[in-house]
Amino acid sequence: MTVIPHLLSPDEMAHADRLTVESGVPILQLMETAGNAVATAVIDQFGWGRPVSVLAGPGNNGGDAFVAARLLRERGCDVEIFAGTTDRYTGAAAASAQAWGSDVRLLRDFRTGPDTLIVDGLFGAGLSRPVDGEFARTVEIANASRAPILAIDIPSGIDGNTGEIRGAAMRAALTVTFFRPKPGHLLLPGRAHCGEIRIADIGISSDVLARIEPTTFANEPALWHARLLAPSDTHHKYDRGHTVVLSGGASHGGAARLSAMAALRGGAGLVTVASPASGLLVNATHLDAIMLKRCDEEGDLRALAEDRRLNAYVLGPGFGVGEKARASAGVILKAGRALVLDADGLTSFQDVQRALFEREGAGPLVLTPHDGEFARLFPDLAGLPSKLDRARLASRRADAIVVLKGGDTVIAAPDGRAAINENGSPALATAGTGDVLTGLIAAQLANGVPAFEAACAAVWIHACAASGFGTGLIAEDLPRLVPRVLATLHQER
Ligand SMILES: NC(=O)C1=CN([C@@H]2O[C@H](COP(=O)(O)OP(=O)(O)OC[C@H]3O[C@@H](n4cnc5c(N)ncnc54)[C@H](O)[C@@H]3O)[C@@H](O)[C@H]2O)[C@H](O)CC1
Ligand SMILES: [K+]
Repeated sequence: MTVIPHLLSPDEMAHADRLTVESGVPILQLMETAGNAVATAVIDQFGWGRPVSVLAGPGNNGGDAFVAARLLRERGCDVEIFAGTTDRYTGAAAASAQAWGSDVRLLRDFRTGPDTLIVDGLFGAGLSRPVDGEFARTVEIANASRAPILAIDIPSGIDGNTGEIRGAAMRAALTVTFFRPKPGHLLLPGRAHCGEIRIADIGISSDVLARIEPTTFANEPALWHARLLAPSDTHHKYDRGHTVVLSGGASHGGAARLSAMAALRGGAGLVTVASPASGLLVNATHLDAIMLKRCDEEGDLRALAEDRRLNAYVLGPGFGVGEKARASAGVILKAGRALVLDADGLTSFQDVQRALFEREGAGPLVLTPHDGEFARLFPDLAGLPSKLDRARLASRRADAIVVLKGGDTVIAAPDGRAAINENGSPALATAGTGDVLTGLIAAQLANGVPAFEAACAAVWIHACAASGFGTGLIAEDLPRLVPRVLATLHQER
């Protein structure tokens, strides 16, 4: 059975917690199971040999820390626990603190060295303001010690909703979280502070998800795999759809060619580059399996857009900024065709966003901005602290799928769904990889995959193709790495 890769906001996690308690599981049992998962991870990962310093904050994350400390001591570890000067535990955390039953040292006395293992139970889902004072000092000492840090639930100081650092944040080697990951585990910089992430089952039934109805997901194949067009013996190329990429002039066709090649390798049955007369010769020299069509006037494009055999269009890479791009996008959208708008195509609407957002025609639209392009199109949203909010609000406003790119690309749909990509590769930080992504999205659209799933699949495939590479991988290399990724995906069906 496919497990949907849900992510839960801290509020949704608290809801899951409440529903579980209402169903008869005591909160103390949840805390005991959480603390046990932490103690088990300490021993699995780091063995018995190291002294363990457990840091307990004022809430239930601290409660988990007390349970873990007690269970580690019972299993023969050398454990000390440190807590704040003013901490007054309540509820399950008070019971767990009491069950520890030994000395509690003060955080202000916390010192450590690289041979210790630090268990970070300062703050979890309840972080409500920036970490400061003695807590910030504790974080700084822990990070500077070079001792490995195991974070309970999330590294203290990372916001579970946004992945932001609030004040100061632990840099963990391992994070043990409960039931489902949170957006802050996948969004940067949070992701970089988590180290390896383990998800522990603490006895919350997945049945609660039907009540919570989460709309945020990790961008994993389970989210879209079933929607992909599977290879079939009976398919001919027309069943796989036809992608059209609009090219710039003679010296600006490279980006469109990268996109076109990615569309073909990404599984479109046919791909055409629509080129102005000035670009025909250069494009013809570089293209073989990809067809070429002259497209100078708006009338040429209208004829293309009205041809129902052509399924998905790419406009933007190397196209040039201005009226021609706006008019071309208008023609494609008015004809109800699927469009991926990128680069110059996005920038062309920077002073006339409404012309794009309040468009005629109901064809699917996918916008693929990086942060700079996003700020030009959505200046009032660009400063919002949450990348999920930025992408979601923009998607709703534009009534389009928004792919907000970066090391933690977020894909958002107007119906509120959003996916955070988690297989991003630093190898993609090089010129032209965005053009390749537009082609991969258009290939999925041409295959008939719904726009949100098409964008999610393409983002994942793009990153997977680059995995294992570092600097030196260039955009031209990427399309030929895609078929292997597709083969693996289809084998897993
Ligand atoms: N959700 C579950 O099923 C379970 C979660 N567990 C663990 O509980 C924490 C969440 O607990 P909560 O008490 O809500 O939050 P915290 O422990 O993170 O801390 C809240 C506490 O801290 C104060 N506070 C917040 N920010 C600051 C700050 N910057 N400086 C000082 N003080 C701050 C706030 O006022 C509260 O008093 C979850 O992460 C899990 O680890 C359960 O153990 C099991 C079930
Ligand atoms: K923590």
